Amino acid sequence: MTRTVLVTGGAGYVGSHCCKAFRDAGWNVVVFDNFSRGWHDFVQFGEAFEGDLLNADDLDAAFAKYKPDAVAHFAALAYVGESVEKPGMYYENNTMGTVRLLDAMAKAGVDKIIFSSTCATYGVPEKMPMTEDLPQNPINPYGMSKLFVEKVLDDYEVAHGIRSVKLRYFNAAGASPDGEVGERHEPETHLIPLCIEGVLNDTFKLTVFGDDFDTRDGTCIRDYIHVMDLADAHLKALDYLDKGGKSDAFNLGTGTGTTVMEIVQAVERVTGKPVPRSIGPRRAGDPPALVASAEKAERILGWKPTQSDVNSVIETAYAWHKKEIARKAATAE
Ligand SMILES: NC(=O)c1ccc[n+]([C@@H]2O[C@H](COP(=O)([O-])OP(=O)(O)OC[C@H]3O[C@@H](n4cnc5c(N)ncnc54)[C@H](O)[C@@H]3O)[C@@H](O)[C@H]2O)c1
Ligand SMILES: O=c1ccn([C@@H]2O[C@H](COP(=O)(O)OP(=O)(O)O[C@H]3O[C@H](CO)[C@H](O)[C@H](O)[C@H]3O)[C@@H](O)[C@H]2O)c(=O)[nH]1
Repeated sequence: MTRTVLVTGGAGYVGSHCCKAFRDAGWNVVVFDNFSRGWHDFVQFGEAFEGDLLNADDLDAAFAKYKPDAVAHFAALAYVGESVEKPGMYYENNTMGTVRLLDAMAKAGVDKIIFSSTCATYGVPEKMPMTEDLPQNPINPYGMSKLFVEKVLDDYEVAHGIRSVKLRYFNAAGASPDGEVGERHEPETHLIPLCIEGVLNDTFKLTVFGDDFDTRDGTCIRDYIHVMDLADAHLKALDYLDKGGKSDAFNLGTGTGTTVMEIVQAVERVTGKPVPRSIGPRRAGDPPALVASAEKAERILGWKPTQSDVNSVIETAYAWHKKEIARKAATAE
């Protein structure tokens, strides 16, 4: 019997790639999205239900209509800087929105959820690579809004028997290799698409946020994980919950850190073109280094990244961004 997964935020970047993986694995996919930051053309792998997490009637209607077996919950606002300026918007949308979602799940008797958490819940980590048992002390409202959800999920398990897998992504990057979906954020703030913008757009220059960190070349270290590897982890997490696995949290990263300058150089190598840049001040709230230990996800979920070498990430992202330029030119005509 075909089973249904309700994917909140499935019209966004990570959610759309996961919908593709769910569909390919035989799930019936329903995207629940308010399209505030999502894209109609990203809904290719299942039906769309336009609704808002903050609207209980929308949620009840979606659960009544599709009777999902599980929920994959990506819908959120995800700009760290914006969260500092508008914390209320983040706690309302991300935390209260998830409370509404969980209430609707409890009402509908749906008892499995995969949640998009983030390495931002750790704040500045005490040690590297980062294991799941490190203290979680977020340094911005975005990270805190997600940490609250992790706690709320545990309370809903006690009260309503909803089991959850919290997936703490490190830096999602890359695009579907067949070019069906890719990274589209407006505005774009992430490093790899901005390096590619520098390659493709004569008028754009990247600002490197600080070169005086205590790292091998002075720029920040991050753990870039291919979005298709993230999608695979979601499939494995669904399977894990389906088989009765207990609620748990997993870091999703590669275990390898890459500096900002190493990314810039890799983009230049892959594209054969220079990335115009200047060195600017540090960005507020940027920890010097964030690198996952991916050991637990491998041990318990059987997940191992296979597409996350920096070249594969950049090649797929570059192919997608070239296609995006053609799309934008066509819509501007
Ligand atoms: N991109 C990353 O590197 C990264 C890293 C860690 C965690 N995450 C988390 O992964 C998830 C997806 O991130 P993304 O980069 O794909 O973001 P995105 O902005 O591309 O997608 C988010 C989607 O959620 C939808 N949405 C937001 N609020 C909603 C609401 N109230 N009701 C219904 N739909 C709503 C938006 O319209 C959008 O389609 C987020 O929860 C984010 O916090 C992302
Ligand atoms: O124009 C830019 C953009 C980024 N960077 C640097 O590049 C690295 C990566 O920055 P991104 O903005 O691409 O990613 P973040 O590490 O800030 O953010 C990611 O991790 C966060 C948790 O820390 C959130 O989860 C967020 O959603 C996710 O994209 C950082 O050192 C940043 O300072 C620059 O130098 N210049």
